[in-house]
Amino acid sequence: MAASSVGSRNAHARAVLGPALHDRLPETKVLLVGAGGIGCELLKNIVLAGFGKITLLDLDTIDLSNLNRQFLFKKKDVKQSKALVAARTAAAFNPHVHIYPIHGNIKDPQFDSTWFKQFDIVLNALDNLEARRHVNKMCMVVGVPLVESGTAGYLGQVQPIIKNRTECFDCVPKPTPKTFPVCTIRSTPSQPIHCIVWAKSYLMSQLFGEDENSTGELDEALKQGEDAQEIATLKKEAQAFKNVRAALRSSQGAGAAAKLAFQKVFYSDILNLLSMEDMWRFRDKPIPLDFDAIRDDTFMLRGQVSSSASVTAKGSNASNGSTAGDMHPVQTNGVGATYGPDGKGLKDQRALSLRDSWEIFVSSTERLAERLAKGEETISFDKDDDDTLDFVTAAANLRSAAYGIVGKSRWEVKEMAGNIIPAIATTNAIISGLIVLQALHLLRKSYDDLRNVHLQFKPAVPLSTITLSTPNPACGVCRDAYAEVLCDPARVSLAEVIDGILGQDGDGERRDVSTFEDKRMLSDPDFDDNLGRTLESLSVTRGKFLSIVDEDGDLETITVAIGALSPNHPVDGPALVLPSPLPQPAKKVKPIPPRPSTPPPSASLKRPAPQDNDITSEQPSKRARKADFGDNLQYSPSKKRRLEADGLVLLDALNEKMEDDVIEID
Ligand SMILES: Nc1ncnc2c1ncn2[C@@H]1O[C@H](COP(=O)(O)OP(=O)(O)OP(=O)(O)O)[C@@H](O)[C@H]1O
Ligand SMILES: [Zn+2]
Repeated sequence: MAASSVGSRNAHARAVLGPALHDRLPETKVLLVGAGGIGCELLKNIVLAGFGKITLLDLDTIDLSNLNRQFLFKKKDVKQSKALVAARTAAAFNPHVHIYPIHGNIKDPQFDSTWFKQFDIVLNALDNLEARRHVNKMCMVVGVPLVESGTAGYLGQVQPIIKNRTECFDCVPKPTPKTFPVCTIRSTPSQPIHCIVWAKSYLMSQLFGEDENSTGELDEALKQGEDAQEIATLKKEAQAFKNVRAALRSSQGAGAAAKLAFQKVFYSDILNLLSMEDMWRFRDKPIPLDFDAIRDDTFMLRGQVSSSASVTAKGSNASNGSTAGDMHPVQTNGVGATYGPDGKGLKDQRALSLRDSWEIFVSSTERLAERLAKGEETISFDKDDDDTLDFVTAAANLRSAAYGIVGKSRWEVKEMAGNIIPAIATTNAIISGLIVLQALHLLRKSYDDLRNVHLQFKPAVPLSTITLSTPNPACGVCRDAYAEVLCDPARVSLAEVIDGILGQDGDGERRDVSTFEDKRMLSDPDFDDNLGRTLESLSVTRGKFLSIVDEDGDLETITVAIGALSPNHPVDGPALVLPSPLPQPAKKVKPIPPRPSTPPPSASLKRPAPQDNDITSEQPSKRARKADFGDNLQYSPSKKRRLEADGLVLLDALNEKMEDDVIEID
């Protein structure tokens, strides 16, 4: 009886796939990375298709906003692990499959190359470049086929990837993010987005992010001969922020801290800027905002009192017919601001007056301070976190008001700060179906049938297929020679790994190489301080990659995946197990401009998350290194990195030369 019900359940799939492939599916081991919009659809598809051994991994928990399209989740599941709930729901669709859910980050050390090797195929259903790149690289190390995918609104894309046969995910460079010069963000904003970025990436982290000992960095810079007066100004600024941070974390009440923060950034800082006369010769001067006067509704901003001074674009409240001037004061309820007298309607889309923004600023700062008091150490922007969204909306609008820039509604700020393109369930469903088709071609090894498939916004031709291209000979990822090293990082030095992989004994002449972990340079022919250090002390541990770059540029890079020694490895055995044979890097091909056979993925991949903007696909050059650790005094190195992680390329001054591929927004 069981057998016949299995038979009838699978009859269609068997007829479509053919018995040979169909019979293999129950034993096929699939890794599905991501249980979000695409992941949920895809899990349902592969469970129903009869893939028998599915490992489902996701780092996140379910958010209320996921429920409209991630249909394996219900309201009662909110805050639970996506992987666990999705697996539990989908398991019921087909009793013959085994789903192994993992609540974790695919970049965690235990998911090293040895772990990846167990799979027959990997399916990505991710939303950020960093994780996609990591999985792509792991698949290059172990030679497991990958189906990459993404959606953005009505657009979608599926890309099958086989090492040495097709383009890898990194063969085509991803578009550069929109960038803003630092000074635009810092002192001369001219568009709402500049103020939103300032509030989200700068102010939020100054007040609620990690405490950076920037005075230490400044002292160091002074020692290195930097301009003493500039350092003194920056120190004063750092100290002012320190005072606000301390007030936010003190028991004196967050109201006082909100005022202190307001006065620093919307009053004192603007006054300071105004004192630099030259800055305003060709631009409109900003207006310092007065905390008490706005509260008392006596503040005049460009001829209007604060309760009528609209900071939000007129058209943006067209739906409710009100104007900024007749807005009711904002009520805050401790969860998020409600707008209007009855909280009805599209509250997030209503126009905000200067006074409204003032109130939201105070109330959200108080709510965030309360969270710090309850033990949260740092708080960063999350579009689904009402407190942070309120704070960024209010702070951005206050700054816009000071600079005479039109403000934005909470909804618009959410879209702009969260880089959100609405997710469309149907797009995810179509793409998930196409992923399965490409996965089946891969499993059948019918490589000639593989296609890059694009879902496009053309009603007459919604799908376009592109024959796969061979790897880009200049790709900085899939053209590397890959090797796996199993070791105990606490007992193995960097030099031992380099010499071992290059097949050199420690006494002989070493081929001139530089080594990197990600973008961190660990050694080069003129810098050997780290060679004697253990991998562990250099944080080159399980799951990470060590790149050995030929200094003369003649040979391809060797990328070494660091794995753990097997549990059966004898305790007194060697601490380093090298691959056999050793990797033989090919001669390097002169870089040619990448062919645009595959449209740049992030144009069609799901909402570019902040870290989606890390586009470097070459080995980090010395120039890049200098940029990383350079003497950038406008921003401390750590702050600079954080802003860069948010997709912003920071320039110290307008006249600093931009890379050719940087788009300047101004
Ligand atoms: N490094 C990673 N390891 C494991 N899972 C990841 C990693 N990076 C992203 N993910 C997961 O990939 C999934 C992508 O799904 P999706 O694009 O639908 O995002 P979402 O967060 O569910 O929705 P939205 O971004 O619209 O709120 C998410 O569930 C996310 O947790
Ligand atoms: Zn490649």
